[in-house]
Amino acid sequence: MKIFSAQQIYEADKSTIKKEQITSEALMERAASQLFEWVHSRLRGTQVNIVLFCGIGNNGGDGMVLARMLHEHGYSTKVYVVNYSDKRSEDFLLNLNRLKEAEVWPDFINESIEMPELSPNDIIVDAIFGIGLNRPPAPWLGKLIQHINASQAFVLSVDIPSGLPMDREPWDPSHVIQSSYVLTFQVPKLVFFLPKTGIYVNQWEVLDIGLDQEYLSKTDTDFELIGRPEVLPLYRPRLKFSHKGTYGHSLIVGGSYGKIGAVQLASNACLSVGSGLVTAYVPKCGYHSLQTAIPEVMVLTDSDEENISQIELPFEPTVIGVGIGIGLNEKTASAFGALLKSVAASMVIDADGLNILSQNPELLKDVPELSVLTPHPKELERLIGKWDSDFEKLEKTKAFSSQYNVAVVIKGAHSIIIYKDKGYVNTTGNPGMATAGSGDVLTGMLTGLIAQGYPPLEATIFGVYLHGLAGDLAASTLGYEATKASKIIENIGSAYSELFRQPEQNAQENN
Ligand SMILES: NC(=O)C1=CN([C@@H]2O[C@H](COP(=O)(O)OP(=O)(O)OC[C@H]3O[C@@H](n4cnc5c(N)ncnc54)[C@H](O)[C@@H]3O)[C@@H](O)[C@H]2O)[C@@H](O)CC1
Ligand SMILES: [K+]
Repeated sequence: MKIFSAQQIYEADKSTIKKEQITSEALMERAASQLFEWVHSRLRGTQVNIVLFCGIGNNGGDGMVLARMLHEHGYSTKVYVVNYSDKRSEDFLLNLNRLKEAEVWPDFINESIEMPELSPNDIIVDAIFGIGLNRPPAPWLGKLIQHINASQAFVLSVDIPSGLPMDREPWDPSHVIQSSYVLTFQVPKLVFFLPKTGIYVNQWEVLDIGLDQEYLSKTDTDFELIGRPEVLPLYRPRLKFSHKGTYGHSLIVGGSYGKIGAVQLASNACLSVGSGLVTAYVPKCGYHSLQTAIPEVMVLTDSDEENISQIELPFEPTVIGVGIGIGLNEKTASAFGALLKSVAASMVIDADGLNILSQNPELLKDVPELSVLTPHPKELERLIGKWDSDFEKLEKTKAFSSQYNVAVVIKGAHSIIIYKDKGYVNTTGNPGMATAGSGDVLTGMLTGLIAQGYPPLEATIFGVYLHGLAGDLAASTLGYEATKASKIIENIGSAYSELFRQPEQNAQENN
């Protein structure tokens, strides 16, 4: 699913209005009826207090229409107009009048008014600001937002949590609505998925308000949300008349004394995702444990007992996964540098492989094109330098990716894959996967997918999604705390099956 910018959403609105020859207030009515249907189908007339805070722009206009519809269906509503400007939008004004005609009299809140009383049992509708927020909310608005956040009530945000800008981090982190649920119009918003801005969104759902499909499908976006519909077409079925050679020979290079387990996890994941053959290259000390733990994996050893010191390969691997548990020993760094020079195949580079690159940036030019780098935030910072915001981080990673023609997986709650100018935001995974070795599993999976002939970028999108899905399946029986890396591997097979499971009817995609 494409992730559009605010500008593009306004364009889509305009194009819909023009093509369908409808008025903007008819589009607002359509959007708000979707909101109403959502609320009504859940509450079914239950008598709870619904408190609506509406701004004076079109987000507030949506709130006004919703208030009218709720009132007409017998719900108990209290409407506040948050009067932060006298530049009221036309559609807001129109719907304010319609609300009054329906004999609902809103209270106006401004700087000099006391904060309204709220109860934890209320349902609060947050329609103060939408995607039009373009400067810091005034201090009194900030206070109102803090007051709403402190109420412990369920907060339903219209389109986006009020106070959250679309293209930057908030000016003051406490001046943003903490939403229980966001009903967002037509398309998901990038800020729902970034670490510093996604924290305001507990759950979200897209409401289809029928914006111009032609515009939406023709327009390129900088980001895409990766769910099952995006991943399924990437799947490469196994052929009946195939053999292990069809699915590639992966090489996993890594490990040092005390860190052989990382190679074990990566090799096992690589096999479990479907690589035809897997060879692990480790220091001598890893030989017995690896041979014992995974009989399917072949093992080559370095001449050094504890560290990798010189990589000599008696075969040509299809792809190399390198860096896990490798350490920062000088001999290892030069062996890694020599490996980069001698191999043309794509690589998946992780952990200390990445740290060696940041310590020796001259090696970056030798990284084979279309390789995949999988840094966690600290490793990324060492590669691209510090960033001021999540947005700058994305821009810097895009520049890095273009410069070296590599895909970069920014690992996190929503891992984002950057390739050149485009970002792919993953939707699977859970906090249980924040555990030792989970990155080693990802490295093995990506390596194993490339081995099978998935082009590296597709392997990365597919693999990051499948890794998260395997983690979700593991957590569904074990819970977050007991989910560990080896359990993610055990669920790779079920994750493949899950991909092909028929979705339940009307299933909604939530975060
Ligand atoms: N036709 C459309 O454009 C549709 C728009 N819809 C709603 O319209 C929203 C966008 O509406 P608007 O563009 O009116 O913007 P908002 O309702 O988000 O904000 C209202 C206005 O406040 C001003 N403003 C921004 N930051 C401010 C600040 N810190 N303090 C004071 N004033 C500030 C801006 O001039 C902005 O236009 C969407 O989020 C969505 O809820 C929906 O009704 C669907 C259709
Ligand atoms: K809002």
